[in-house]
Amino acid sequence: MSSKKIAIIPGDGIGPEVTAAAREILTLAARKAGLDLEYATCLAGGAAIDATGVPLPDDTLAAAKTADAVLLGAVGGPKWDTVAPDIRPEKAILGLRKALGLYANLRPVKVSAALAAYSPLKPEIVTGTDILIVRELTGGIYFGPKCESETADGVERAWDTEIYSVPEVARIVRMACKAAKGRRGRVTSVDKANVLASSRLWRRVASAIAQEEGTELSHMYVDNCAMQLVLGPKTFDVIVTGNLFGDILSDEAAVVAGSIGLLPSASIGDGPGLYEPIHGSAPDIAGQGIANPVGTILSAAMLLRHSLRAEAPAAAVEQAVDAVLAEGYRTADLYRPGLTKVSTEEMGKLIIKQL
Ligand SMILES: NC(=O)C1=CN([C@@H]2O[C@H](COP(=O)(O)OP(=O)(O)OC[C@H]3O[C@@H](n4cnc5c(N)ncnc54)[C@H](O)[C@@H]3O)[C@@H](O)[C@H]2O)C=CC1
Ligand SMILES: CC(C)CC(=O)C(=O)O
Ligand SMILES: [Mg+2]
Repeated sequence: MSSKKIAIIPGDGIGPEVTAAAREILTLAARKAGLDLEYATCLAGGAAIDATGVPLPDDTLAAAKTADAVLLGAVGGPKWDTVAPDIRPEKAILGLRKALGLYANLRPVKVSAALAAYSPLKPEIVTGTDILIVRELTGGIYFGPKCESETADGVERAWDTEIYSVPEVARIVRMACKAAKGRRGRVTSVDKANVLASSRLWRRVASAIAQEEGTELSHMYVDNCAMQLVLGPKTFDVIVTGNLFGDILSDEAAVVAGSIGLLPSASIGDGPGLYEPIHGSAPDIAGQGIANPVGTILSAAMLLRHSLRAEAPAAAVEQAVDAVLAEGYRTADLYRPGLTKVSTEEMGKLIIKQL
């Protein structure tokens, strides 16, 4: 059996609950593929601030850099909302993304037949939705120069800056085009080129790269995209967009699928990949054992596929999730009378049994 190193970062809020469920499934699925996983459990976010004073301790970063892959829950919460901006828990995520060169965030949104009725949209609108959101992850306004507070013309103000360079746009659009080739072949590039200079550069570079790749590309303004995702989610194949727009549109698309608790993500780039659900630490439900672990479990499946090159176990995990949902088991976020309500832990065990 060959051995792989996984850095596991539970984080805050529901993070420890959902990563515990996913870890068991990851271990079992990997073993079936002849892989023995060696875990290093690391602190990040609010838990790290409490223990060490900083959100991303050096030993966490070192463990992530030397791992074959990283599995993360979520960070943040009201307890740390008043800490200095440069040590906020969310800095841990941004720091990991930057330090590991994770410039691409893949967020698949699929609506399984079993869950079409759970979308707030009509089943006929959502059934068959299969979107891959490719979000740029290490540039844009999250990483541009910023000012927390200054005085200008006698009033206090703050500012952030959106910057995109040609190579940053080229590599993410190229990745989206390559991903589209294994799918329905269509890429929608989302921007705000009617207002933003950075978006006009984005649009120009996206067109050139799509032409080089021979990929069908269309452009859409982000405000229209927000509307079209609700009106006709089935019309999208691959969406490629910047950091801020991708963050917002993927939470919107998550609701199309029924619950934000269902959706996984893979952050990939130059080094080890990082896998995390798209949701946050959900402080409102933390510690109650009711969080939906499926987004993290499907993130573990993406880890198997992208970082460990173990396609069969990745697909087995996805099928096990579908089967358990089809049998009517639901965590509280998706529960309706007539179905079987289960806890986070029970959902994990059911998926293990199915595997
Ligand atoms: N990657 C990360 O670590 C992220 C961290 N955050 C942080 O998380 C904290 C809370 O942020 P919010 O804006 O409230 O977003 P959130 O995603 O944590 O929660 C939004 C809503 O969705 C629900 N929800 C989220 N995940 C769920 C799950 N697995 N099962 C069932 N329900 C779920 C929550 O209960 C809440 O009602 C903040 O400190 C924020 O900065 C937010 C997004 C990403
Ligand atoms: C830094 C994170 C809190 C941003 C976010 O919401 C996300 O990546 O989904
Ligand atoms: Mg987000």
